[in-house]
Amino acid sequence: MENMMLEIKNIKRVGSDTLESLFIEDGKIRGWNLSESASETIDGKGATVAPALIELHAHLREPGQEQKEDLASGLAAAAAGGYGTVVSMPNTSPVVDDPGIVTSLIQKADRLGFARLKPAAALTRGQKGETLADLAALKDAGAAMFTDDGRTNENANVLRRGMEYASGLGLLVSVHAEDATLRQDGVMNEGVVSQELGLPGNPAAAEAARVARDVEIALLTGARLHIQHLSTARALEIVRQGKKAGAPVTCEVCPHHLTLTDEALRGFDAMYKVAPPLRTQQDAEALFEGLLDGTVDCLATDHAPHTQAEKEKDMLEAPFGIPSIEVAFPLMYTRFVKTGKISLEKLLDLFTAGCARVMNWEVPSLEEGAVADVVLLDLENSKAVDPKSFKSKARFSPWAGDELYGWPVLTLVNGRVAFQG
Ligand SMILES: NC(=O)N[C@@H](CC(=O)O)C(=O)O
Ligand SMILES: [Zn+2]
Ligand SMILES: [Zn+2]
Repeated sequence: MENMMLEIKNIKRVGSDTLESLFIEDGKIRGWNLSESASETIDGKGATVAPALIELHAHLREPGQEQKEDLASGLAAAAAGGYGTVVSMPNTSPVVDDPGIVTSLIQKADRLGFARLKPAAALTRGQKGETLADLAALKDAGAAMFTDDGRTNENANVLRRGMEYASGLGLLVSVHAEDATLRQDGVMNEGVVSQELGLPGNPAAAEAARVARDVEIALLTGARLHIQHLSTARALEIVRQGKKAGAPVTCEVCPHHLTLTDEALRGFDAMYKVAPPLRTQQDAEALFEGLLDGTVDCLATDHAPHTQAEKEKDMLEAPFGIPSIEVAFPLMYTRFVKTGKISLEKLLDLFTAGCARVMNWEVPSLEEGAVADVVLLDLENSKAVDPKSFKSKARFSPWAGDELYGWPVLTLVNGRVAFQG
């Protein structure tokens, strides 16, 4: 039989300057610096190697909103962003509340050969927040988690029962934690800037109040709860206290909430309109502290593509969402590792092992026998963000033109090339 050994040569492990060779066979890591001969060799040209990134929160829009994104464009974009695994959100059209949709998404993604897809399914039928979906059947079809993201869970008892049911199945519930009755029709953070601009504000308290309620439900039930796209200092503090009290909660933070503030809205550009909204500098700094002290478990992008025409509408009309899956790692690396605020090891943990721990998945590694989900990162050369070159259909970006380091140059999924830059 033909020897299908892949060698990736001239690569560096994190924290080392030595050029080494990684050998991959049958989708698994075979070992380092072996004397065996490979059937295929890729020259890593001094790039740094890490386990492929894991995305717990992306909107891929299939089925039904393929004008914004589809599996092919979204998973190709993810692979270009260095991701080997993506959890897709179920707020599609129809909503992913039916096992048949989960199955067909997974089958389609497998055929594409980009990042691996782990679909999230809706917690409630039609994401209406009233009746639980058939969580057991959804899990059997391959659902990775349950969430009504895109909507908020207004009925606390429905959330409680859903968390209990999901916990019995060994899966977590993930929540978009904002109190809809406090959020009202706010299109940006409520504060000095919203007042100056005369735009309806969404107060930090909408998030903090909902996070407090949901942490209590986690304490009550002992069921795993994951809080999505945390954006405020107050909500983060509530999670910190909840964890101390033993609540089985985890949380994610998004690159846009760490690198942008409500000041960005001064140009009335709805590209910056996102839910939860961009907050204050103080909030962004508190979230960053949360990354350092472990209150924040992982980074997730909440990649939320819309058409350019939709995002060019005015602040009141445009849909919420910022696409970022292709720039998340370079953005975080350049802003926070290059400036010495966080170590590369810690940042990578937040993009990989931290996500796996949230999901109770095997922690990714580059040791013999591990699944060969691998990314090569160019930490030496910078490149400007060029949305026209995005694989995502959302070819615009708040970071367009920014010179960033840390671009992925190769992503392997199950030992196969999913992206090569
Ligand atoms: N985050 C957003 O602003 N938008 C998301 C929905 C969501 O994540 O709640 C979307 O689906 O576009
Ligand atoms: Zn959300
Ligand atoms: Zn989302």
